[in-house]
Amino acid sequence: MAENVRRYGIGYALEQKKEKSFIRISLINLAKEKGIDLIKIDTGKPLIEQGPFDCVLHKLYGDDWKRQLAEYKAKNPSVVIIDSPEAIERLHNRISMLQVVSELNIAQSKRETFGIPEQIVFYDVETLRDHSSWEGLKFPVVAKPLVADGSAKSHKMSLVYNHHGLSNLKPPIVLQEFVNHGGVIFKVYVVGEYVKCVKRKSLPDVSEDKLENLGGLLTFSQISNLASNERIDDKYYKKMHLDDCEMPPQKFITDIARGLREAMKLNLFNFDLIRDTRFGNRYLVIDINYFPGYAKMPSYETVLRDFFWDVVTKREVNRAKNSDAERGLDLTDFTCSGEGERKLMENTGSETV
Ligand SMILES: O=P(O)(O)O[C@@H]1[C@@H](OP(=O)(O)O)[C@H](OP(=O)(O)O)[C@H](O)[C@H](OP(=O)(O)O)[C@H]1OP(=O)(O)O
Ligand SMILES: Nc1ncnc2c1ncn2[C@@H]1O[C@H](COP(=O)(O)OP(=O)(O)O)[C@@H](O)[C@H]1O
Ligand SMILES: [Mg+2]
Ligand SMILES: [Mg+2]
Repeated sequence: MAENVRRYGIGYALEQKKEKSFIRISLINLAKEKGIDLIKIDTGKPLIEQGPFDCVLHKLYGDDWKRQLAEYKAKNPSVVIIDSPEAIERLHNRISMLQVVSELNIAQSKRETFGIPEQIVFYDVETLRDHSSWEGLKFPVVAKPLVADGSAKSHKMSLVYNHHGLSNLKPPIVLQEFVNHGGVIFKVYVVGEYVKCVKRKSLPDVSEDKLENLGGLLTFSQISNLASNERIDDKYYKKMHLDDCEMPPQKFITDIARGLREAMKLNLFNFDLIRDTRFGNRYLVIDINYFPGYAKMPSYETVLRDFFWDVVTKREVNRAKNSDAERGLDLTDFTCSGEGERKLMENTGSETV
């Protein structure tokens, strides 16, 4: 009987802009067909008074929101919070964000290798002005605000050609070696187990001989989101031919994505990857974003619908396991498959679904 079919509720708490781009009617309807209701959380009211939810999906920050999630989890221990604020916070700092890449324990193949660009963080103007502190730095560099909190300011970057450009920068700032990469970045979207790599345009290469004649710096913001006919600067920008650019091998990408997912305990993120033109098979992770613009990913609705299904049904299995365990039954034959085993984390319970 239709009325007896179990329905699942996923509460979402997103900024208005995010809600508009992500919670599309096509996604709502596809989830609904599968028995999953996407329910808007009223952030004007206490979370604890809302629901019940099988899962809470969120991209909101601040101590009050963190406290509300913890309170909700304490009262509803079986709810799945996607993802834990503590795990997300690592991505709000451009140093801790990339540290995780260096710590990945993946057997690197002989063909393709990966890492991060050289970078130095400056916390104050005095150190930035002190020539000895950036002596080893090779220009050009990309100056990135240390904080990556989603504000417009946190996306404001500068391509700095020489030391004259440094005087305009405001710490705390990360100076990262600019690596020529053929003007194309690879954006790797991760949704739980699912991994999808797409190509986007990026900054054009900078040649050594031109470096001398260029001004101090060039500022830009969210270059990969510019429409293909937009130009950051007519003088430097050439139209990129994304179709001509070869994709990195899928297995290589998937291995990095899975490694990052495990290490960060996050389910929803993407990372920006560039291919160093000096080597051709050397890749660098330059940015990791929590809950990115999935609506730009092909077939995002089905991918997300399937992910939601995995989350809520594995939660069902887990709940059954827990209540059977409470009754003292033997559960050895009733387990989720490998990846499906959820590892409960401390506090608000970040889970690898
Ligand atoms: O808005 P969109 O769809 O361009 O998505 C942004 C992402 O674009 P991408 O999917 O990587 O092309 C964007 O990625 P980039 O940092 O531009 O690489 C961020 O994830 C951004 O979130 P935040 O401002 O850092 O909190 C994302 O913004 P929010 O949608 O979370 O506001
Ligand atoms: N080390 C780098 N070398 C070359 N290009 C870079 C480097 N870092 C960033 N970029 C370019 O600048 C863009 C924005 O930098 P990113 O770190 O991704 O910031 P955001 O969080 O605003 O997306 C990238 O998409 C890429 O085009
Ligand atoms: Mg980026
Ligand atoms: Mg980013």
